[in-house]
Amino acid sequence: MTDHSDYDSSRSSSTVPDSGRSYVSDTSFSSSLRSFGGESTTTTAGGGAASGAGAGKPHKANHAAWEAMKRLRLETAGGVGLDHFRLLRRVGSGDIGNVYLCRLRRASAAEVPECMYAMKVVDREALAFRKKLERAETEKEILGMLDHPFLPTLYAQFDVSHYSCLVMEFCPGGDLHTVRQRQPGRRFSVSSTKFYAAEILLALEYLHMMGVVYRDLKPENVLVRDDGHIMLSDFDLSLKCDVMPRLMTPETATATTTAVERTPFCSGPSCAIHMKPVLTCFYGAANRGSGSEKDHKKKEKERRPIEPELVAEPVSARSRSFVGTHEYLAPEVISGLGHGSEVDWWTLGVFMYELLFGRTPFKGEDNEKTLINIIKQPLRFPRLDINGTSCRDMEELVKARDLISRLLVKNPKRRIGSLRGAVEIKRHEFFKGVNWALIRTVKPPEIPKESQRVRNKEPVGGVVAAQRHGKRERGASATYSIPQYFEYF
Ligand SMILES: Nc1ncnc2c1ncn2[C@@H]1O[C@H](COP(=O)(O)OP(=O)(O)OP(=O)(O)O)[C@@H](O)[C@H]1O
Repeated sequence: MTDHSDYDSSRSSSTVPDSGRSYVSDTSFSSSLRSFGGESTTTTAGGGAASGAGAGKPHKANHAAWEAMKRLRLETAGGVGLDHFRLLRRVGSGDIGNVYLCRLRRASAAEVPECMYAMKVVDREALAFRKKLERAETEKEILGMLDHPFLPTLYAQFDVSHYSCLVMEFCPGGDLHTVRQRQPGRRFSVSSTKFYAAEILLALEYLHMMGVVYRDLKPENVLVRDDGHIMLSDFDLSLKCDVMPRLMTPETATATTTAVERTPFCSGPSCAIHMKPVLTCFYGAANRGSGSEKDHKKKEKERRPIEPELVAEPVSARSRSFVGTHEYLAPEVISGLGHGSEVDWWTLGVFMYELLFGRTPFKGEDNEKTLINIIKQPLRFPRLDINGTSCRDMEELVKARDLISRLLVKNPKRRIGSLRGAVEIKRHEFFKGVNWALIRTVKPPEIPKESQRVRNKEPVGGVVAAQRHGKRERGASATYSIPQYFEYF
């Protein structure tokens, strides 16, 4: 297991979230294009994506965009490069790169449908200077592994001078943060929240099975595809680790958990094993009021499987990096004493809360107060507005609140999902009736309008304001140094 973010988050130096977001500017990339005459200096086939056959990405086998890329690879003997694409406009920018809407040039793919792609361009030189190159490498590695309906497909990757280009699916619907601003009261209905949370849950489940702890869930990172289904994006803060699938039976449930906690999986500064006694102490204090030990044992018993279940969670993953977005940070991330895949279940709770109530649960006047609230403040919900709410909606809201409170348990070991991963969460009453296998056939709450889909007249350099500002309002996700005042945990 390597936690690349440890690389640039030494306790003494701080990485300012918003600094350098314009390192890769439109101008610099466009002028490089000119200086290279639109040609890539090096072209590399894109890892798993460039393996040629649709078999490499079965979920995309019948998609026109995949088909077009497959034909192009055949035509060019795998050498897909920048000169095969026409950049149309910039659709967003983040801490490590700019993302452009692009399409294949007709000349190189005469018989293929006109498909749109998103190209993320990362300036490796600038990132190396900012000690963030490993973040980009992690993202590239993870993208190459993915094949899931709610995660990005990497169609190609190549380098142009000191720029790395990743070609993925284009999501024309913007991000969920922007979509939420358009909803009445700036909040989603319970049924829309259920839809988005269910798709995210499946994406996180898959990532965990692949040994990836996502760590940066927030509406800004959830993009809406042209069919209204979602795509979880942005993997540069993710933690890559090994995963040990195991069969959990009613008898082994407790024993297995203990064994995994003690697995001597990693060593060095990121390892949490030595921290166990301190953790117990910290969580003991943080969870005061959340039920007695007897209640906890009862709940744990209820959570044990009735039949044997396959659990493939990266439970042995441990990192001490302070990464993420303030309002979404889990208590164990703030404490800096070690975190694993349970952080994704915490962020799912914050995500659902924000979608339903229009704000995050622990937001303070500033970042410092937010962090203190996350550690100390008990979870509170806004008062239920019974006027104009149907009985059924009310019932659903109560179930949603129950799930959120189980996700937002400050002690990660007592959090829902900590024992058996996504399976536990899928079984919660809130998701009762969700057909997990056929969720892709469910009609999404909102489908991007035609006008949103392709606005390719705008030249490169035109920025879609709403999409760009989404991340900036709250500050970018980042790795930080741990503030002094949290050392006492
Ligand atoms: N596939 C896509 N389709 C459409 N827009 C996209 C796509 N991927 C990214 N974007 C847009 O580009 C923006 C920046 O992308 P991304 O989050 O991957 O960059 P980043 O540099 O890794 O960001 P961060 O600062 O969070 O690390 C996103 O907020 C989104 O608006």
